[in-house]
Amino acid sequence: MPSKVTVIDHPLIQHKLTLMRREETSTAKFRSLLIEISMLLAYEVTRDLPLKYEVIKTPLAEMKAPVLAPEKKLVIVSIMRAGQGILDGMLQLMPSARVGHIGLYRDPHTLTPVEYYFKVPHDIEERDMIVVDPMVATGNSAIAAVDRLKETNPKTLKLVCLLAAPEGIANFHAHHPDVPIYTAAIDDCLDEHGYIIPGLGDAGDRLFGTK
Ligand SMILES: O=P(O)(O)OC[C@H]1O[C@H](OP(=O)(O)OP(=O)(O)O)[C@H](O)[C@@H]1O
Ligand SMILES: O=c1cc[nH]c(=O)[nH]1
Repeated sequence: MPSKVTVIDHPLIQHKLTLMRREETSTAKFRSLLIEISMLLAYEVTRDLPLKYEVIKTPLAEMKAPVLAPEKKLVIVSIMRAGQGILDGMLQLMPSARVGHIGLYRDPHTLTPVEYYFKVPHDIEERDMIVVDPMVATGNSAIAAVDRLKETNPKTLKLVCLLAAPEGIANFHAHHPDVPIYTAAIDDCLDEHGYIIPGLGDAGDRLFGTK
């Protein structure tokens, strides 16, 4: 299956992303911008959800009206910690979505992910899955998350991030060529510590004010 990367270059997303990148942006502002961008990302990533038609009554007439077709709600899986920011935004748009969590942190020396938590809803086989993490740097965290999540056999699987490095995209698609990536931007490269350049710094620290 061909690997696919979609850069969602909507002007509102690009403007808000620039505000997030600025080093002087406060934790509160960073948080609210991530929620706003995530709603816009959710709009794009769900564009191909199938619809079916139901007969409803408006105050004036009967009509066949479109509703989402899948029987089971889709599931959004947050790669903690920083995925929580995207999750919060997406849930504002899709309040009935089911939610899974995978806890991963990057060992700062080896840059390999360490799993500390895993919980997803039942019936994953019948659900579309969107995995969210603002940053795909080396791609190792996203690969590890999708490795684990594929064990649950979701109906479909998409990865949504804010920023991706070219190295991370290549690494991810070498492992998971069937999983499309949606991102707001593809940056230049990684630095020697595995940070995205120019990037926005450490997404988790900026989101939670831990530095
Ligand atoms: O593509 P990679 O090289 O794996 O890096 C990306 C990961 O790094 C960040 O998380 P981090 O490990 O800093 O944990 P945190 O979200 O708890 O801060 C980010 O949110 C990704 O999960
Ligand atoms: O630039 C980066 C790379 C990994 N994780 C982050 O939060 N930022």
